[in-house]
Amino acid sequence: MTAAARISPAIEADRLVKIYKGGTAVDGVSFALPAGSVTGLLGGNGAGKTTTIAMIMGLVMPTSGTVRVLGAEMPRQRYRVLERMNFESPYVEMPLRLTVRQNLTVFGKLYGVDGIDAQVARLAGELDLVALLDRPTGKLSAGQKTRVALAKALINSPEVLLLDEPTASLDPDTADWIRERLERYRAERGATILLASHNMAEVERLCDRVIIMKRGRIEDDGTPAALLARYGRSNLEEVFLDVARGRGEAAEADAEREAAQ
Ligand SMILES: Nc1ncnc2c1ncn2[C@@H]1O[C@H](COP(=O)(O)OP(=O)(O)OP(=O)(O)O)[C@@H](O)[C@H]1O
Repeated sequence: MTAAARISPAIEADRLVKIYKGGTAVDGVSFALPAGSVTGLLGGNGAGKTTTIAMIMGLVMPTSGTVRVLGAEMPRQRYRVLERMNFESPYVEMPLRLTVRQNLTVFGKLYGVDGIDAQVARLAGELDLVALLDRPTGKLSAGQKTRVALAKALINSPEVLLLDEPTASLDPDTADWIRERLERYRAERGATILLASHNMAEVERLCDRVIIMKRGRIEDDGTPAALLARYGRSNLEEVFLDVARGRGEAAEADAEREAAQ
């Protein structure tokens, strides 16, 4: 690997815009995520998180701006990097009639995984899916489907992992265990993770950096500690409410005043 490749960001969005017929979903978003970092993407319903992730994956074409993953411009150059990235979203259904094993095997083939059977068996063991492997995916509970979706996301041991609400519909115990699994994956693989979540405790636990979106724009961006300090809050839930209710500008003005003193 060249020095340039090592220092270039794993994910880079530059003035990314997506306009749908109904309006602007993403309105000029820029960020650069270093390799090995874990970033939380926060924002209220409709803020543009899923659309941003879909553009990073190359599933949605930006109206303007660019997004690069591991140096490849998405979606134009996606075939250069698709085998090195993966994603999980509760909104993407797998073929429901296929068994869990069949689904994971199909995705393993799509992502060019070697030794698929062994990889499926390993992930099933780690994600408590052994008893579900030969059941049709459509007959699983929401929480079980979420675990299968995570196994799908990890099938190719991706360097870049995009997660859209990875613990949605999980009970607190299972959600906690999935977070532990993600922490271990990050440590073992050195993966770059971007995680959209409405669970602030999850974001505080997993993320080095938090990007808060509002109406398609980045409203704030910083480490969890820096955000807590900026808003004078003790947890991210309160920061989120401040931003959602428009107290972000006041905090910004305070920070600017403090910096000027
Ligand atoms: N395929 C689409 N066609 C038209 N509009 C869309 C489409 N997908 C999303 N939108 C709109 O774009 C905006 C941003 O949606 P998006 O799903 O990115 O938000 P989000 O932050 O992920 O929200 P949530 O927290 O509810 O999942 C919303 O106003 C939504 O209605």
